[in-house]
Amino acid sequence: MSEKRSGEDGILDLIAKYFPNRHPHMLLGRGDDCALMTVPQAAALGNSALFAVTSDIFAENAHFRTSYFTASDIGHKALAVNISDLASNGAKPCAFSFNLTLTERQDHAWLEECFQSMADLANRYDMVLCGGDLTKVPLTRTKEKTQEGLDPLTLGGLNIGITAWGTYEHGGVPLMRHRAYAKNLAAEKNAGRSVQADRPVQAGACMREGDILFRIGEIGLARLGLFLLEETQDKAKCAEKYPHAVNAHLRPSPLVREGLLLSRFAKEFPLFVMDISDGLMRDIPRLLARQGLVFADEKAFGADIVLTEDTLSSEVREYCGKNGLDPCLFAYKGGEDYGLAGVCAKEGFPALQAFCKKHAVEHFHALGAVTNGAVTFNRQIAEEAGFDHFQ
Ligand SMILES: Nc1ncnc2c1ncn2[C@@H]1O[C@H](COP(=O)(O)OP(=O)(O)OP(=O)(O)O)[C@@H](O)[C@H]1O
Ligand SMILES: Cc1ncc(C[n+]2csc(CCOP(=O)(O)O)c2C)c(N)n1
Ligand SMILES: [Mg+2]
Repeated sequence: MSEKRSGEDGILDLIAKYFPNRHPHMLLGRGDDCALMTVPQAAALGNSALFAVTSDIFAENAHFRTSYFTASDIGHKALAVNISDLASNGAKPCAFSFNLTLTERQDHAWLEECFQSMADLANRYDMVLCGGDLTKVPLTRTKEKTQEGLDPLTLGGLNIGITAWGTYEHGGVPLMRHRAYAKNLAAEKNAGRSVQADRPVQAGACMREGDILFRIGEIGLARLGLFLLEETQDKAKCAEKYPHAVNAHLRPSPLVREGLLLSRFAKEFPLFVMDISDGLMRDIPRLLARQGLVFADEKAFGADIVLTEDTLSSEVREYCGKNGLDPCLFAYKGGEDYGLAGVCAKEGFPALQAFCKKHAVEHFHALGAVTNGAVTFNRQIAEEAGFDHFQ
């Protein structure tokens, strides 16, 4: 890598400098929604010997505020964002561990409420809690209110770090963001490592110009929820007029069923899929990157993205209409949508549309075609890069 990248990418580059991203038991390493691990001598078991692994942090004042998230909302969303990464890999959620950094503000009743909703979500997917760690940190105290006018005691604080595991159903294939997997297999083989290339995964598949981008799920709703809640700090008041937006922000529903369906479809036509966590504006270029960490030298694909108002939720349209905002741009920036974005070969796209219709997949929409140029949005080249914690 010649140039130092900034923001989150720069930190990931530094991690790559110190930690190798290959191992005989790792079929797909860092750089995707999940890593794919396998157990030794398990080739005969095929995909059932694969595990998807993913981690996400959920931190106070970066991801949520206790002023408008209840303990129940926090427990739900901390796990939901992890399950979303499994869903985007076509994996069936299986287990999780969670590391909890508490402050003096979470009492016994608070913990009960948080654990109840996390357990409800875990039970929905038959996930077992297989470990974790607990600690408590003192709150950072300031003399004055924060810039946003918040209580001086709210700085620092509560943090939930979750790692989740998923497995692959019989006949389902892991859904990757890009052709990294195929290339990693080739690289491992060239390096003389033992890899099981005969597995029914998407080895050899690669994205091409003319392939079709699609999304599943609402976009922009969670961002609207964030805007409203940040402005008023009042959940009940926001929910009166914008109930779906508030719910999308506080209690997202990971698209597990949809991910499993896509993983079945991918047996016929290769698909490249990721979850939309930072918003389409940020995440589409990631989906189109010809692999981040291992083969960073390759030029990314582009795409001509077209979003039309009729595919957006009425709450986003109403809010943007009232506030003089372009609803399509608002939804394209999004953030914390936790829908799925994918790429399908052009010749497979009609079959994908029919498949999603047959299985009553809601909010399935084509987004445009993959190109060898830049990423354009409604005919314009994006001026911003989208959400990044570090920029
Ligand atoms: N501290 C870290 N150590 C090792 N790998 C990391 C670390 N942070 C991120 N990564 C890896 O970098 C890749 C990109 O991270 P990122 O958080 O953007 O992915 P993600 O989990 O899909 O994002 P999101 O949480 O928004 O869904 C992932 O493969 C992730 O495992
Ligand atoms: C207080 C507060 N400030 C900002 C945001 C917005 N935000 C936080 S994380 C994220 C993207 C996904 O996270 P990650 O990339 O960590 O998975 C976005 C859009 C928020 N929710 N709350
Ligand atoms: Mg993800």
